[in-house]
Amino acid sequence: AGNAHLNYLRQCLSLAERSPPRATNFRVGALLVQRRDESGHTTDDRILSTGYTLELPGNTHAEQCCLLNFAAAHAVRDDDNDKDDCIAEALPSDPIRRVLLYVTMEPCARRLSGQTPCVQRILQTRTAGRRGIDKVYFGVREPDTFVGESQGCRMLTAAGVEWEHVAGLEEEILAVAMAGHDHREDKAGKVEDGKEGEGKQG
Ligand SMILES: Nc1nc(=O)c(N)c(NC[C@H](O)[C@H](O)[C@H](O)COP(=O)(O)O)[nH]1
Ligand SMILES: [Zn+2]
Repeated sequence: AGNAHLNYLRQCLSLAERSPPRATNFRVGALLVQRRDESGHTTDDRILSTGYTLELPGNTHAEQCCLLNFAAAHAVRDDDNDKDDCIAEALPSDPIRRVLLYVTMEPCARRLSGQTPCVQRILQTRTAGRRGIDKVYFGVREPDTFVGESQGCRMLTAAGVEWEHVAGLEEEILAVAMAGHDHREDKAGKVEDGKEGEGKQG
């Protein structure tokens, strides 16, 4: 089952590469999968939706876009025009199939912009008696760039949502996630083997 998880994270990574680089967030990719059972048989998995950071208008996260794309594709009533609330109704709630979220980076528990964090959006899928998202697989914990020590996993556990860090793609995921970040200050700050100021390129 291990490489099935890695394959899905590789797909998430290519989604993340579509995200426009910004210094103010991470480039992340997300995939919603429905699986008959957790015993690792992925033969009849169904890909329910995909998403990447800033795919949809506004300051949107990959997981947020993935869920909103699914709701839009299932023409969920948007009479209260806040699709987030009725995503749960759109997601399949099949007793013998689990809904899994694959995402390159740990879902956020806090956002500097103050928007609804993705952990909340995941929990919102598990309301109104719906199964919602059963488990989250991610490739890296959220770095401390914006919010310090990440709380996503702790909040998922507290809410009874399973999660698993899938190792193996950390470097690639972080390189894509932080492509828009200004790396000069750490070069200027860092004294590389005795050399002051500008670090060497590469
Ligand atoms: N899992 C995840 N998926 C994303 O698509 C994304 N952009 C982040 N990023 C987490 C980071 O903590 C927030 O991007 C900053 O806290 C800035 O907050 P905004 O994004 O402006 O709301 N994390
Ligand atoms: Zn988020």
